Amino acid sequence: MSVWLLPENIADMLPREAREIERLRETFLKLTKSHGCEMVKPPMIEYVDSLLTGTGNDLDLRTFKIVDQSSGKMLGFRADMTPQIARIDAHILNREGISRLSYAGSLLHARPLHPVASRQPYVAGVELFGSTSSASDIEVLNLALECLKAFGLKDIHLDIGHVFVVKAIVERDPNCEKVMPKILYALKHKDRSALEELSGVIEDSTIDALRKIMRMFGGIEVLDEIEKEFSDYPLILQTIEQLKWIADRCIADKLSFDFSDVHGYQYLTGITFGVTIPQRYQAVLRGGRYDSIGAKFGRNRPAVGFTLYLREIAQVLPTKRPYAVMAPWDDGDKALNEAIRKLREEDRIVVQILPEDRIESLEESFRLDEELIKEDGEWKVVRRYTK
Ligand SMILES: N[C@@H](Cc1c[nH]c[nH+]1)C(=O)O
Repeated sequence: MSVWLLPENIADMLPREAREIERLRETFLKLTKSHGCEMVKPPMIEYVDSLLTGTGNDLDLRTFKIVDQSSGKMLGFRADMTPQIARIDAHILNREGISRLSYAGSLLHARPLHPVASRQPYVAGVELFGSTSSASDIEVLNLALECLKAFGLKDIHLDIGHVFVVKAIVERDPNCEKVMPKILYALKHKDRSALEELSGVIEDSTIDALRKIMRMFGGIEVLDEIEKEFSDYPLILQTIEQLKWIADRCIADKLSFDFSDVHGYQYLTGITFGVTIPQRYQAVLRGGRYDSIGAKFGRNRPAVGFTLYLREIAQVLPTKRPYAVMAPWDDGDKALNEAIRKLREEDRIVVQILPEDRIESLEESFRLDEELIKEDGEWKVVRRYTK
């Protein structure tokens, strides 16, 4: 085996990708800071027990685990930052009232999210703790969408779900509890036969109601249809009303609803949302409400948040080479060096050309439209190419 080979689904971030990721990260940090979010940086590695507190099997299977040589305890690499941020809110900050925390960094996945996904996703997100209100849901949801818009994504299609719709149905049938993973599998894959196989285990009326939920997805009109169909389920009516309120205020270009798929990890307990770009397997945005992790950490803190998958976003944005000014190299020319310093101070990129530089290679990375030349004894930036 060649020594420079990397493991499957692990790749370097080369200049184009690294540049795009940094641009997205900067845009994200600036925008979320302006909304009052404070950044935190949890560690890459933690005890598995705390890393997986309140989460489900899905995250467990995705977590790389190793034994800590100094304590003998099991450590895990973070496969998701949301539970870490919940731990920080619950135990380290210990604040009253609301906290808005932002984060950005790499994750490690033992199994990729889909066959061609990187096992080292780069994510950025926000988690808001301390409010159960729909106002906090819409604040977080619209901030996520604003980030996508600021990145340059167009025609953003948001998918909304809510855990309470299925919950209201299965709560009426005590037999559901023991086959919940099967029910969730059937719903997630819209697999009618997997649902029908549960006949005899759960009530036929439950199967019928779940089958309806599986079929009822689409635009905003779905909310009215569900309201009519499930008029004797107070929890569903209340949830739909709340979602209509959110839909009225949501800044997505297109909205759709699907209550059979809970987009994301199993800790979600309320509204769920996601944005998937057509032809991409994986969501570029996932989020929702998760009110129970805090309680499992010993402090009952309601929470809602979102995670952006920056590598997937960078892949769909057009590549833009940055502009750069070409300049000669002359150690002794004070005026030249001063002119270069000034340009760099103005955030311009200036590349001083060394004898070994190849302009064709440089042009793969930069748009070298301008150069610094001496005219009438003064260093000036002029266009390199005349149209
Ligand atoms: N961290 C979750 C999304 C999320 C953030 N907050 C709540 N949910 C994910 O990556 O799927």
